[in-house]
Amino acid sequence: MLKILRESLLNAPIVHRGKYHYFIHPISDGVPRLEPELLEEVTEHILGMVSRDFDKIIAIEAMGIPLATAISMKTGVPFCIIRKRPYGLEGEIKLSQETGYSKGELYINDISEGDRVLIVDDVISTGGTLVALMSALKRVGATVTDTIVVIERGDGVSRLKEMDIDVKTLVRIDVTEKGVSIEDIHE
Ligand SMILES: O=P(O)(O)OC[C@H]1O[C@H](OP(=O)(O)OP(=O)(O)O)[C@H](O)[C@@H]1O
Ligand code: HPA
Repeated sequence: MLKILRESLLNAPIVHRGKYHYFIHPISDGVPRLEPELLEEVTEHILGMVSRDFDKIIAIEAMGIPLATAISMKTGVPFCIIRKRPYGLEGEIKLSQETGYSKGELYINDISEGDRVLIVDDVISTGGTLVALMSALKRVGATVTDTIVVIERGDGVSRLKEMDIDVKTLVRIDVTEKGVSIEDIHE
């Protein structure tokens, strides 16, 4: 199970972003190229882990997009992208994103009260991105049916758990300057 994901993570190069050891992987960066077999393995696995009770998929720009596209095509459910630039539409919500290596703004459009949303993203690390998104969705009145993230590193999942938010992940890794090691992988 998740054989291609496992192998590809073990081969991921590491670069420094300040003090942060950043792994580079097809799912999280589109570099090296994302092979359809890996995308298929990951999205099929995701669909086995989530409830099918959602009417919108939410992807965070940029690397939530290929995952959301594949899930959308398999389920027939539309997806919205949380963008890094504003459109100035009525009702647009701005939130501040902070990761282990960057700070910026994210903009939510077309999510309304009563929506049942599946959140999908490539990586959770500090959890900063999802903490900001979750509180915005709560304000809107949307219901999150599941939050699924492919790759987990750092303490973001426990940080969200302390806030009573459950995040499912396919694989937990540790990253050092020597490379990626697998701590846990979903069967
Ligand atoms: O748990 P956190 O510390 O918040 O980090 C996770 C976020 O970092 C990455 O996004 P990034 O802003 O690098 O965007 P990208 O998808 O364009 O690479 C990733 O896609 C998550 O959204
Ligand atoms: O180390 C990383 N690599 C790729 N994407 C990421 N998003 C948060 N951390 C990382």
